[in-house]
Amino acid sequence: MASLTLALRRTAPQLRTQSFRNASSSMFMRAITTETTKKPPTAILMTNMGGPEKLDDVHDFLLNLFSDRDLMQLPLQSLTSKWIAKRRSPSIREQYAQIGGGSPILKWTRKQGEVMEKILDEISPETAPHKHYIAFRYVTPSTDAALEAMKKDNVKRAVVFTQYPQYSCSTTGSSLNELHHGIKAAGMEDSVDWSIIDRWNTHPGFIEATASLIEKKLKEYTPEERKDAVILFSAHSLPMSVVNRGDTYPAEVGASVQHVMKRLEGKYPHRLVWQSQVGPSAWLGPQTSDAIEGYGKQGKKNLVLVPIAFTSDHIETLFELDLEYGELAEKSGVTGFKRVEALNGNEIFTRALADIVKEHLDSKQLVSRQWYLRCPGCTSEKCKDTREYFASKDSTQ
Ligand SMILES: C=CC1=C(C)c2cc3[nH]c(cc4nc(cc5[nH]c(cc1n2)c(C)c5CCC(=O)O)C(CCC(=O)O)=C4C)c(C)c3C=C
Ligand code: FES
Ligand SMILES: [Fe+2]
Repeated sequence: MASLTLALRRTAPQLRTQSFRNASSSMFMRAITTETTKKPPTAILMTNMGGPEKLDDVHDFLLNLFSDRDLMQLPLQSLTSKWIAKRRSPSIREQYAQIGGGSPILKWTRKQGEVMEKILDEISPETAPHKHYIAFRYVTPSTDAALEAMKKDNVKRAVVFTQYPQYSCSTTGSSLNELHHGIKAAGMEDSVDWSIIDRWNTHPGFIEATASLIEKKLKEYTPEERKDAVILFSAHSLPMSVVNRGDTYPAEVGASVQHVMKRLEGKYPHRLVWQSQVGPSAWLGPQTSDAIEGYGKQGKKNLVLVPIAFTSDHIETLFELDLEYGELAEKSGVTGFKRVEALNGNEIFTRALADIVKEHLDSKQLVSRQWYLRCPGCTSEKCKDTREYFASKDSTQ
Protein backbone atom coordinates (compact mmCIF):
# COMPACT_ATOMS: atom_id res chain seq x y z
CA MET A 1 0.00 0.00 0.00
CA ALA A 2 2.79 2.37 0.96
CA SER A 3 4.59 1.81 -2.32
CA LEU A 4 1.34 2.23 -4.29
CA THR A 5 0.68 5.49 -2.49
CA LEU A 6 4.18 6.60 -3.37
CA ALA A 7 3.72 5.57 -6.98
CA LEU A 8 0.46 7.44 -7.19
CA ARG A 9 2.00 10.51 -5.60
CA ARG A 10 4.25 10.67 -8.64
CA THR A 11 1.28 10.56 -11.07
CA ALA A 12 -1.27 13.22 -12.03
CA PRO A 13 -3.12 14.82 -9.04
CA GLN A 14 -6.57 13.95 -10.43
CA LEU A 15 -5.58 10.29 -10.40
CA ARG A 16 -4.53 10.54 -6.76
CA THR A 17 -7.82 12.08 -5.59
CA GLN A 18 -9.80 9.58 -7.59
CA SER A 19 -7.94 6.61 -6.20
CA PHE A 20 -8.09 7.60 -2.56
CA ARG A 21 -11.86 8.16 -2.62
CA ASN A 22 -12.37 4.46 -3.13
CA ALA A 23 -9.40 2.30 -2.45
CA SER A 24 -10.79 -0.83 -4.09
CA SER A 25 -8.34 -2.74 -6.29
CA SER A 26 -10.47 -2.23 -9.42
CA MET A 27 -10.22 1.50 -8.88
CA PHE A 28 -6.45 1.24 -8.65
CA MET A 29 -6.41 -0.79 -11.82
CA ARG A 30 -8.40 1.87 -13.64
CA ALA A 31 -6.13 4.59 -12.30
CA ILE A 32 -3.09 2.69 -13.46
CA THR A 33 -4.66 2.09 -16.89
CA THR A 34 -5.42 5.81 -17.19
CA GLU A 35 -1.87 6.51 -16.22
CA THR A 36 -0.61 4.14 -18.92
CA THR A 37 -2.59 5.92 -21.63
CA LYS A 38 -1.05 9.18 -20.45
CA LYS A 39 2.42 7.74 -20.79
CA PRO A 40 4.80 10.36 -22.18
CA PRO A 41 5.85 9.68 -25.75
CA THR A 42 9.11 8.13 -26.85
CA ALA A 43 10.62 11.14 -28.59
CA ILE A 44 12.29 10.79 -31.96
CA LEU A 45 14.33 13.95 -32.43
CA MET A 46 15.01 14.36 -36.14
CA THR A 47 18.08 16.53 -36.62
CA ASN A 48 19.15 18.18 -39.85
CA MET A 49 20.48 21.48 -41.19
CA GLY A 50 17.11 22.88 -42.36
CA GLY A 51 16.67 25.42 -45.10
CA PRO A 52 14.99 28.79 -45.59
CA GLU A 53 11.22 28.30 -45.87
CA LYS A 54 10.76 31.62 -47.65
CA LEU A 55 13.02 34.09 -49.41
CA ASP A 56 13.13 36.42 -46.40
CA ASP A 57 14.67 33.61 -44.34
CA VAL A 58 17.66 33.19 -46.68
CA HIS A 59 19.88 35.79 -45.02
CA ASP A 60 19.50 34.39 -41.49
CA PHE A 61 19.94 30.84 -42.74
CA LEU A 62 23.25 31.82 -44.34
CA LEU A 63 24.32 33.84 -41.32
CA ASN A 64 23.75 30.87 -39.00
CA LEU A 65 25.51 28.56 -41.43
CA PHE A 66 28.59 30.77 -41.83
CA SER A 67 28.71 31.29 -38.04
CA ASP A 68 28.91 27.55 -37.35
CA ARG A 69 32.46 26.77 -36.31
CA ASP A 70 31.83 23.03 -36.61
CA LEU A 71 31.13 23.59 -40.31
CA MET A 72 33.89 26.06 -41.07
CA GLN A 73 36.43 28.19 -39.27
CA LEU A 74 36.85 31.71 -40.59
CA PRO A 75 39.11 34.42 -39.27
CA LEU A 76 37.11 36.84 -37.05
CA GLN A 77 34.09 34.63 -37.70
CA SER A 78 31.46 36.75 -35.93
CA LEU A 79 32.29 39.60 -38.35
CA THR A 80 33.13 37.69 -41.52
CA SER A 81 30.01 35.53 -41.26
CA LYS A 82 27.86 38.69 -41.34
CA TRP A 83 29.74 40.04 -44.31
CA ILE A 84 29.59 36.79 -46.32
CA ALA A 85 25.91 36.20 -45.50
CA LYS A 86 25.01 39.68 -46.71
CA ARG A 87 27.10 39.39 -49.85
CA ARG A 88 25.89 35.87 -50.72
CA SER A 89 22.18 36.39 -49.92
CA PRO A 90 21.05 37.87 -53.28
CA SER A 91 22.41 35.01 -55.41
CA ILE A 92 21.18 32.29 -53.04
CA ARG A 93 17.78 34.06 -52.77
CA GLU A 94 17.59 33.92 -56.55
CA GLN A 95 18.28 30.17 -56.48
CA TYR A 96 15.51 29.59 -53.93
CA ALA A 97 13.20 31.83 -55.98
CA GLN A 98 13.80 29.55 -58.96
CA ILE A 99 12.82 26.44 -57.02
CA GLY A 100 9.50 27.86 -55.81
CA GLY A 101 10.47 30.42 -53.16
CA GLY A 102 11.95 28.28 -50.40
CA SER A 103 13.34 24.98 -49.20
CA PRO A 104 10.87 22.07 -48.94
CA ILE A 105 12.90 20.39 -46.18
CA LEU A 106 10.48 21.21 -43.34
CA LYS A 107 7.48 19.96 -45.29
CA TRP A 108 9.22 16.67 -46.10
CA THR A 109 10.70 16.16 -42.63
CA ARG A 110 7.26 16.64 -41.05
CA LYS A 111 5.70 14.16 -43.47
CA GLN A 112 8.47 11.64 -42.93
CA GLY A 113 8.18 12.08 -39.15
CA GLU A 114 4.40 11.64 -39.12
CA VAL A 115 4.45 8.45 -41.16
CA MET A 116 7.44 7.12 -39.19
CA GLU A 117 5.75 7.60 -35.80
CA LYS A 118 2.57 5.82 -36.96
CA ILE A 119 4.54 2.83 -38.23
CA LEU A 120 6.55 2.77 -35.02
CA ASP A 121 3.39 2.64 -32.90
CA GLU A 122 2.46 -0.52 -34.83
CA ILE A 123 5.81 -2.28 -34.89
CA SER A 124 7.02 -1.24 -31.46
CA PRO A 125 3.92 -1.11 -29.20
CA GLU A 126 6.11 -1.53 -26.11
CA THR A 127 7.69 1.90 -26.67
CA ALA A 128 4.50 3.60 -27.97
CA PRO A 129 3.35 6.28 -28.25
CA HIS A 130 6.09 7.73 -30.45
CA LYS A 131 6.30 11.38 -31.33
CA HIS A 132 8.70 13.10 -33.71
CA TYR A 133 10.30 16.46 -32.98
CA ILE A 134 12.39 18.43 -35.45
CA ALA A 135 15.66 20.21 -34.60
CA PHE A 136 17.17 22.22 -37.44
CA ARG A 137 20.67 23.60 -37.10
CA TYR A 138 20.31 26.84 -39.07
CA VAL A 139 16.58 27.69 -39.11
CA THR A 140 13.46 27.09 -37.06
CA PRO A 141 12.28 24.75 -35.61
CA SER A 142 15.49 25.11 -33.65
CA THR A 143 17.09 22.64 -31.28
CA ASP A 144 16.05 24.78 -28.30
CA ALA A 145 12.41 24.87 -29.45
CA ALA A 146 12.41 21.09 -29.92
CA LEU A 147 13.83 20.58 -26.42
CA GLU A 148 11.21 22.93 -24.96
CA ALA A 149 8.43 20.96 -26.70
CA MET A 150 9.86 17.70 -25.36
CA LYS A 151 9.94 19.15 -21.86
CA LYS A 152 6.30 20.18 -22.13
CA ASP A 153 5.39 16.63 -23.17
CA ASN A 154 7.27 15.30 -20.15
CA VAL A 155 9.52 13.18 -22.36
CA LYS A 156 11.63 10.65 -20.48
CA ARG A 157 13.09 8.68 -23.40
CA ALA A 158 14.49 10.31 -26.51
CA VAL A 159 16.17 8.95 -29.63
CA VAL A 160 18.23 11.51 -31.50
CA PHE A 161 17.92 10.52 -35.15
CA THR A 162 20.23 12.26 -37.61
CA GLN A 163 18.59 12.75 -40.98
CA TYR A 164 21.95 12.63 -42.76
CA PRO A 165 22.48 8.98 -43.79
CA GLN A 166 26.28 9.40 -43.74
CA TYR A 167 28.13 10.88 -40.78
CA SER A 168 30.22 14.03 -41.11
CA CYS A 169 31.54 16.17 -38.30
CA SER A 170 30.38 19.16 -40.35
CA THR A 171 26.74 18.01 -40.39
CA THR A 172 25.62 15.41 -37.82
CA GLY A 173 28.61 16.26 -35.62
CA SER A 174 27.61 19.91 -35.59
CA SER A 175 24.00 19.05 -34.71
CA LEU A 176 25.10 16.79 -31.86
CA ASN A 177 27.44 19.41 -30.42
CA GLU A 178 24.62 21.93 -30.53
CA LEU A 179 22.21 19.45 -28.97
CA HIS A 180 24.59 18.77 -26.11
CA HIS A 181 24.78 22.51 -25.45
CA GLY A 182 20.96 22.74 -25.59
CA ILE A 183 20.46 19.77 -23.26
CA LYS A 184 22.68 21.45 -20.66
CA ALA A 185 20.99 24.85 -21.07
CA ALA A 186 17.53 23.27 -20.72
CA GLY A 187 18.60 21.23 -17.67
CA MET A 188 17.68 17.97 -19.44
CA GLU A 189 20.92 16.11 -18.74
CA ASP A 190 19.44 13.70 -16.24
CA SER A 191 15.69 13.92 -16.79
CA VAL A 192 15.80 12.23 -20.19
CA ASP A 193 17.22 8.88 -21.20
CA TRP A 194 19.03 9.83 -24.44
CA SER A 195 20.36 7.70 -27.25
CA ILE A 196 21.59 8.48 -30.75
CA ILE A 197 21.27 7.07 -34.26
CA ASP A 198 24.35 8.75 -35.69
CA ARG A 199 24.54 7.09 -39.16
CA TRP A 200 22.59 4.62 -41.29
CA ASN A 201 24.41 4.78 -44.62
CA THR A 202 24.08 1.08 -45.42
CA HIS A 203 20.69 0.31 -43.85
CA PRO A 204 18.87 -2.11 -46.21
CA GLY A 205 15.72 0.05 -46.25
CA PHE A 206 17.66 3.16 -47.29
CA ILE A 207 19.54 1.16 -49.94
CA GLU A 208 16.33 -0.42 -51.24
CA ALA A 209 14.53 2.94 -51.44
CA THR A 210 17.44 4.48 -53.37
CA ALA A 211 17.89 1.49 -55.68
CA SER A 212 14.18 1.28 -56.51
CA LEU A 213 14.09 5.00 -57.38
CA ILE A 214 17.07 4.47 -59.70
CA GLU A 215 15.32 1.52 -61.37
CA LYS A 216 12.19 3.63 -61.82
CA LYS A 217 14.20 6.36 -63.53
CA LEU A 218 16.09 3.90 -65.75
CA LYS A 219 12.76 2.62 -67.08
CA GLU A 220 12.31 5.98 -68.81
CA TYR A 221 15.06 5.00 -71.28
CA THR A 222 14.56 2.71 -74.26
CA PRO A 223 16.34 -0.66 -73.84
CA GLU A 224 19.04 0.57 -76.23
CA GLU A 225 19.64 3.75 -74.22
CA ARG A 226 19.63 1.81 -70.95
CA LYS A 227 22.48 -0.38 -72.19
CA ASP A 228 24.62 2.74 -72.48
CA ALA A 229 23.47 4.35 -69.19
CA VAL A 230 26.02 5.58 -66.63
CA ILE A 231 24.98 6.15 -63.01
CA LEU A 232 26.53 9.22 -61.40
CA PHE A 233 26.06 9.28 -57.65
CA SER A 234 26.39 12.89 -56.54
CA ALA A 235 27.00 14.01 -52.96
CA HIS A 236 27.78 17.39 -51.36
CA SER A 237 31.55 17.78 -51.37
CA LEU A 238 33.82 18.47 -48.37
CA PRO A 239 36.81 20.80 -48.12
CA MET A 240 40.02 18.75 -48.33
CA SER A 241 40.99 20.16 -44.92
CA VAL A 242 37.97 18.33 -43.45
CA VAL A 243 38.73 15.14 -45.40
CA ASN A 244 42.34 15.22 -44.21
CA ARG A 245 41.26 15.82 -40.62
CA GLY A 246 39.83 12.31 -40.87
CA ASP A 247 36.13 12.87 -41.51
CA THR A 248 34.35 9.56 -42.24
CA TYR A 249 31.82 11.03 -44.69
CA PRO A 250 33.63 10.23 -47.97
CA ALA A 251 34.06 6.58 -47.01
CA GLU A 252 30.47 6.34 -45.75
CA VAL A 253 29.05 7.81 -48.94
CA GLY A 254 31.25 5.33 -50.83
CA ALA A 255 29.77 2.48 -48.79
CA SER A 256 26.23 3.63 -49.62
CA VAL A 257 27.14 3.62 -53.31
CA GLN A 258 28.65 0.13 -53.10
CA HIS A 259 25.53 -1.24 -51.39
CA VAL A 260 23.19 0.35 -53.94
CA MET A 261 25.28 -1.02 -56.81
CA LYS A 262 25.29 -4.48 -55.25
CA ARG A 263 21.50 -4.33 -55.01
CA LEU A 264 21.45 -3.32 -58.72
CA GLU A 265 23.66 -6.37 -59.39
CA GLY A 266 26.39 -4.18 -60.88
CA LYS A 267 24.37 -3.87 -64.08
CA TYR A 268 25.54 -0.34 -64.83
CA PRO A 269 28.89 1.41 -64.72
CA HIS A 270 28.93 4.13 -62.11
CA ARG A 271 31.01 6.87 -60.48
CA LEU A 272 30.75 8.80 -57.24
CA VAL A 273 31.18 12.54 -57.81
CA TRP A 274 30.94 15.59 -55.57
CA GLN A 275 28.98 18.81 -55.90
CA SER A 276 28.33 22.22 -54.33
CA GLN A 277 31.80 23.26 -53.31
CA VAL A 278 31.95 26.81 -51.96
CA GLY A 279 34.87 29.27 -51.92
CA PRO A 280 38.42 29.11 -53.24
CA SER A 281 39.94 26.30 -51.10
CA ALA A 282 40.49 22.73 -52.31
CA TRP A 283 37.45 20.42 -52.12
CA LEU A 284 37.01 16.71 -52.67
CA GLY A 285 36.53 15.81 -56.35
CA PRO A 286 35.81 14.96 -59.06
CA GLN A 287 33.22 17.68 -59.28
CA THR A 288 29.83 16.66 -60.63
CA SER A 289 29.95 19.41 -63.26
CA ASP A 290 33.37 18.25 -64.55
CA ALA A 291 32.13 14.66 -64.68
CA ILE A 292 29.12 15.65 -66.81
CA GLU A 293 31.37 17.57 -69.20
CA GLY A 294 33.97 14.81 -69.27
CA TYR A 295 31.47 12.07 -70.04
CA GLY A 296 29.86 14.33 -72.63
CA LYS A 297 33.25 14.57 -74.35
CA GLN A 298 33.64 10.80 -74.17
CA GLY A 299 30.36 10.47 -76.06
CA LYS A 300 28.20 9.24 -73.19
CA LYS A 301 24.61 10.19 -73.88
CA ASN A 302 22.68 8.73 -70.96
CA LEU A 303 23.66 9.95 -67.52
CA VAL A 304 21.51 9.27 -64.46
CA LEU A 305 22.30 11.50 -61.49
CA VAL A 306 21.53 10.14 -58.03
CA PRO A 307 21.47 12.43 -54.96
CA ILE A 308 22.88 10.01 -52.37
CA ALA A 309 23.59 12.13 -49.28
CA PHE A 310 20.36 14.00 -48.56
CA THR A 311 16.86 12.72 -47.90
CA SER A 312 14.72 15.44 -49.44
CA ASP A 313 14.82 17.96 -52.24
CA HIS A 314 16.83 21.12 -51.73
CA ILE A 315 18.63 23.68 -53.90
CA GLU A 316 21.26 21.15 -54.76
CA THR A 317 18.77 18.81 -56.42
CA LEU A 318 16.21 21.28 -57.70
CA PHE A 319 18.55 24.08 -58.72
CA GLU A 320 22.05 22.72 -59.12
CA LEU A 321 21.28 19.25 -60.52
CA ASP A 322 18.09 19.95 -62.47
CA LEU A 323 18.63 23.46 -63.77
CA GLU A 324 22.38 24.17 -63.82
CA TYR A 325 23.62 20.70 -64.66
CA GLY A 326 20.65 20.06 -66.95
CA GLU A 327 21.86 22.97 -69.08
CA LEU A 328 25.46 21.84 -68.84
CA ALA A 329 24.48 18.34 -69.96
CA GLU A 330 22.70 19.74 -72.99
CA LYS A 331 25.76 21.79 -73.93
CA SER A 332 27.95 18.73 -73.44
CA GLY A 333 25.87 16.58 -75.77
CA VAL A 334 24.40 14.43 -72.99
CA THR A 335 20.96 14.07 -74.53
CA GLY A 336 19.64 11.50 -72.05
CA PHE A 337 20.34 13.39 -68.82
CA LYS A 338 18.09 12.32 -65.92
CA ARG A 339 17.94 12.93 -62.18
CA VAL A 340 16.62 10.34 -59.75
CA GLU A 341 13.92 11.62 -57.38
CA ALA A 342 14.92 12.52 -53.84
CA LEU A 343 13.60 10.20 -51.13
CA ASN A 344 11.02 12.78 -49.94
CA GLY A 345 7.73 10.93 -49.23
CA ASN A 346 8.84 7.58 -50.69
CA GLU A 347 7.03 4.77 -48.85
CA ILE A 348 9.95 2.35 -48.77
CA PHE A 349 12.00 5.13 -47.25
CA THR A 350 9.53 6.15 -44.52
CA ARG A 351 9.19 2.49 -43.59
CA ALA A 352 13.01 2.34 -43.45
CA LEU A 353 13.07 5.31 -41.05
CA ALA A 354 10.72 3.45 -38.70
CA ASP A 355 12.77 0.24 -39.01
CA ILE A 356 16.00 2.09 -38.23
CA VAL A 357 14.47 3.49 -35.02
CA LYS A 358 12.92 0.13 -34.06
CA GLU A 359 16.26 -1.67 -34.54
CA HIS A 360 17.99 1.01 -32.51
CA LEU A 361 15.47 0.78 -29.66
CA ASP A 362 15.80 -3.01 -29.61
CA SER A 363 19.60 -2.83 -29.65
CA LYS A 364 19.68 -0.88 -26.35
CA GLN A 365 22.80 0.78 -27.76
CA LEU A 366 23.34 4.42 -26.77
CA VAL A 367 25.28 5.32 -29.92
CA SER A 368 27.55 3.54 -32.41
CA ARG A 369 31.03 2.58 -31.20
CA GLN A 370 32.38 4.45 -34.20
CA TRP A 371 31.04 7.78 -32.96
CA TYR A 372 33.23 7.80 -29.85
CA LEU A 373 36.40 7.82 -31.93
CA ARG A 374 37.17 11.42 -32.83
CA CYS A 375 38.90 12.36 -36.06
CA PRO A 376 42.66 11.98 -35.73
CA GLY A 377 43.04 15.68 -36.53
CA CYS A 378 40.23 16.89 -34.22
CA THR A 379 41.16 19.66 -31.81
CA SER A 380 37.60 20.71 -30.94
CA GLU A 381 36.73 20.91 -27.25
CA LYS A 382 33.06 20.68 -28.26
CA CYS A 383 33.57 17.31 -29.96
CA LYS A 384 35.36 16.11 -26.81
CA ASP A 385 32.75 17.43 -24.33
CA THR A 386 29.79 16.05 -26.29
CA ARG A 387 31.35 12.60 -26.35
CA GLU A 388 32.27 12.74 -22.67
CA TYR A 389 28.69 13.64 -21.73
CA PHE A 390 27.11 10.78 -23.69
CA ALA A 391 29.84 8.35 -22.58
CA SER A 392 29.00 9.18 -18.96
CA LYS A 393 25.48 7.81 -19.60
CA ASP A 394 26.67 4.79 -21.58
CA SER A 395 27.14 1.56 -19.63
CA THR A 396 29.30 0.14 -22.45
CA GLN A 397 31.87 2.93 -22.12
C1 LIG B 1 25.53 15.76 -46.59
C2 LIG B 1 25.31 16.96 -46.85
C3 LIG B 1 26.18 18.11 -46.63
C4 LIG B 1 27.52 18.20 -46.21
C5 LIG B 1 28.46 17.10 -45.86
C6 LIG B 1 27.84 19.58 -46.19
C7 LIG B 1 29.09 20.09 -45.84
C8 LIG B 1 29.46 21.41 -45.98
N1 LIG B 1 28.72 22.45 -46.51
C9 LIG B 1 29.43 23.62 -46.49
C10 LIG B 1 29.01 24.88 -46.91
C11 LIG B 1 27.71 25.20 -47.36
N2 LIG B 1 26.67 24.35 -47.55
C12 LIG B 1 25.57 25.05 -47.98
C13 LIG B 1 24.32 24.57 -48.28
C14 LIG B 1 23.95 23.24 -48.14
N3 LIG B 1 24.73 22.21 -47.65
C15 LIG B 1 24.01 21.03 -47.69
C16 LIG B 1 24.43 19.77 -47.30
C17 LIG B 1 25.72 19.44 -46.85
N4 LIG B 1 26.73 20.29 -46.55
C18 LIG B 1 22.72 21.36 -48.23
C19 LIG B 1 21.61 20.37 -48.43
C20 LIG B 1 22.70 22.73 -48.50
C21 LIG B 1 21.58 23.52 -49.15
C22 LIG B 1 20.36 23.66 -48.37
C23 LIG B 1 19.18 23.68 -49.30
O1 LIG B 1 18.12 24.04 -48.89
O2 LIG B 1 19.31 23.36 -50.44
C24 LIG B 1 25.92 26.43 -48.07
C25 LIG B 1 24.94 27.56 -48.39
C26 LIG B 1 24.66 27.74 -49.81
C27 LIG B 1 25.74 28.53 -50.45
O3 LIG B 1 26.11 29.59 -49.92
O4 LIG B 1 26.24 28.05 -51.47
C28 LIG B 1 27.25 26.54 -47.69
C29 LIG B 1 28.08 27.77 -47.62
C30 LIG B 1 30.69 23.30 -45.91
C31 LIG B 1 31.79 24.32 -45.69
C32 LIG B 1 30.71 21.94 -45.61
C33 LIG B 1 31.74 21.11 -44.98
C34 LIG B 1 32.65 21.52 -44.17
S1 FES C 1 36.18 17.15 -36.09
FE1 FES C 1 35.72 15.04 -36.26
S2 FES C 1 35.50 14.49 -34.15
FE2 FES C 1 35.91 16.62 -34.01
FE1 LIG D 1 26.78 22.30 -47.29
